[in-house]
Order: sequence, then C-alpha cells, then structure tokens
Amino acid sequence: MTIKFGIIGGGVMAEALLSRLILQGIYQPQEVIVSEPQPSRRGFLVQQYGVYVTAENQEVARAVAAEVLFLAIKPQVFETVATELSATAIMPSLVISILAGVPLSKLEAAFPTVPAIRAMPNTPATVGAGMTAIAPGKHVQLHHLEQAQHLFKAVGEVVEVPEALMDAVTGLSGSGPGYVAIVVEALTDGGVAAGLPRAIASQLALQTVLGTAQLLKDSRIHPAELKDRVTSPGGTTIAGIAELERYGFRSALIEAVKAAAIRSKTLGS
Ligand SMILES: NC(=O)C1=CN([C@@H]2O[C@H](COP(=O)(O)OP(=O)(O)OC[C@H]3O[C@@H](n4cnc5c(N)ncnc54)[C@H](O)[C@@H]3O)[C@@H](O)[C@H]2O)C=CC1
Ligand SMILES: O=C(O)[C@@H]1CCC=N1
Repeated sequence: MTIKFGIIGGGVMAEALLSRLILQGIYQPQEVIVSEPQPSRRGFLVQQYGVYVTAENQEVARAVAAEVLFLAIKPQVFETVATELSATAIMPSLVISILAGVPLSKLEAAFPTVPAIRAMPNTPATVGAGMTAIAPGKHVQLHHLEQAQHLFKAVGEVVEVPEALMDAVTGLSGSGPGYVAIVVEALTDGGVAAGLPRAIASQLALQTVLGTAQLLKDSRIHPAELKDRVTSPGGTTIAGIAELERYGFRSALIEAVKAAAIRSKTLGS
C-alpha cells in the first residue's frame, strides 16, 4: 500500500490526530509513516496503531514523496529537522505544520514551491472534539486547503484565519485545554474543600464544564446571559462570582491567552 501521510515527530499531538484519523478511516495504518527518535515511543505507535515507524526523518520524506508531510516536532528543533528534510531534495505535495509560532515564511524557505499550511489544532482532537485553525501559504490552491480541512474536520471543527492571527489562536484554543484542565481540577479541589468526596467532586466539576460548554454552543446564548440566568439575587452564585472577581479570575484568563500568544510569536522567531 502507498504511504500517503508522513508524520515527523510522534509525540502527544501527532498521536491525538493519528488516532482519530485512523479510527475515522481517513488513513489506513499502512498508509502512515512516523519518524520518532525515542525507541519506546516508536514501539508504542506500532503496537497501538499499526503504522510504520522509523528513527530517520529522511525516510519519511522519501516514503511520502508526492503525498502529505505533517510536521509535529517541537518548534525548537524545526531548523535542524528542516535542514535534514530539505537535504533529501524530495518535495511532498503538501506540508502541514502544527508547530507553535513557526511562520509560513520559514516553512516555505525550507520547502520551496511546496504548498504549505500552518495549522494549530488542540488535544481534544483525540476525541473528535478538536478545534483547528489553518492558514494557507502562498503556493496553496483550493484543493490543498480542502485536503487540510478534510483532515482536521475528522478530528473536530476547522476555521481558516490569516496567518497574522495564528499566534492568538495558539494562545486561545491551542493552549486552552491546559487552562480548562486547571479549571476542572480547581473546581474539584473546591468541592473537596466544601466537603465532597473527591470522586464525586471530580464528576461534578467535569460534567459542569462539559454541560456548560454544550449549552452555550447549542443555545448560542451569550455567556453573560447564561451567567445572569444562574445568578439568583442574594443567592449562592453571586457569592461565588464575587470571589472570582476579587481574585482576578477573568483577567487571569485574558492575560494567560495574551502571554501564550506572545510566547508563540517568540518561539517562531
Ligand atoms: N500539545 C499540544 O496540545 C499541541 C501542540 N502543538 C504543537 O505540536 C508540536 C508537537 O507538540 P507535542 O506533541 O506536544 O510535543 P511532544 O514532545 O509530545 O512531541 C514531539 C515529538 O517529537 C520527537 N522528536 C524530537 N526531536 C525530533 C527530531 N529531531 N525528529 C523527529 N522527531 C523528534 C519527540 O521525541 C516527541 O515524541 C509542537 O510544535 C507544538 O507546538 C500544537 C497544538 C497543540
Ligand atoms: O504549549 C505549547 O507550546 C503547545 C502549543 C499549543 C499547545 N501546546
């Protein structure tokens, strides 16, 4: 079977996407090759997903000639990996990078004339509830964009943005699962502090976050309106909200997104 999808870097995010792409039948395991330096990780990917693995990035470039090359390494090793890959002189039909911060100009310098798409997915892709933003490079044609959309739609929602917004996207939805996980953990701790057994507190916290997101999404009501609906005069919620405001919860989240966006920009420079 022809290799159609080559992944450079078989870590957390590569697995999040890979697992879903295979489950959805977008790719057969035998159509995928992953390069990964850690032997234990290679072993895991073979055992879990039945894909081809290699320790050599250049082998992926050779195997996916004329197909999709998917970059999922850390931004800090991009230059080294790009030099290695371009030394093969084999150009794929499409390069998709999910590297935080790394701009299209660097991708296009590494793969001249190759259509390149900068994407920012997030870890809920693993369960098909991902959010991915994509920004097309200068050689990208409609069918390349459709190919990338098809790929990322298999793992959640997709939005196209100008590249200038990709760092902001990274600070919000790329890093966002980390913030939300802390919210769930902190709510659980709050429940425990208020006397709940941890398992029950955890279930309540998780379902409250999930249910609230679902309600906001399905009803399309503004978050402020939902907050007002929950908040009875002189009741419990306003007592809780007053503490959130006192401790700067709202501005903490705003500053978190801004700081992550700035960090994204720095990583790519
Ligand atoms: N973790 C996340 O939630 C998200 C991460 N990203 C981006 O995805 C990329 C990967 O992030 P993670 O999966 O979290 O990191 P990770 O550390 O889990 O995965 C990176 C993998 O690359 C491998 N690697 C290291 N050097 C290599 C080399 N020279 N050649 C090939 N593979 C090499 C590592 O062994 C590791 O398995 C990053 O650029 C990050 O900005 C994007 C969206 C969300
Ligand atoms: O923390 C990071 O740098 C990556 C990018 C978005 C989520 N994780």
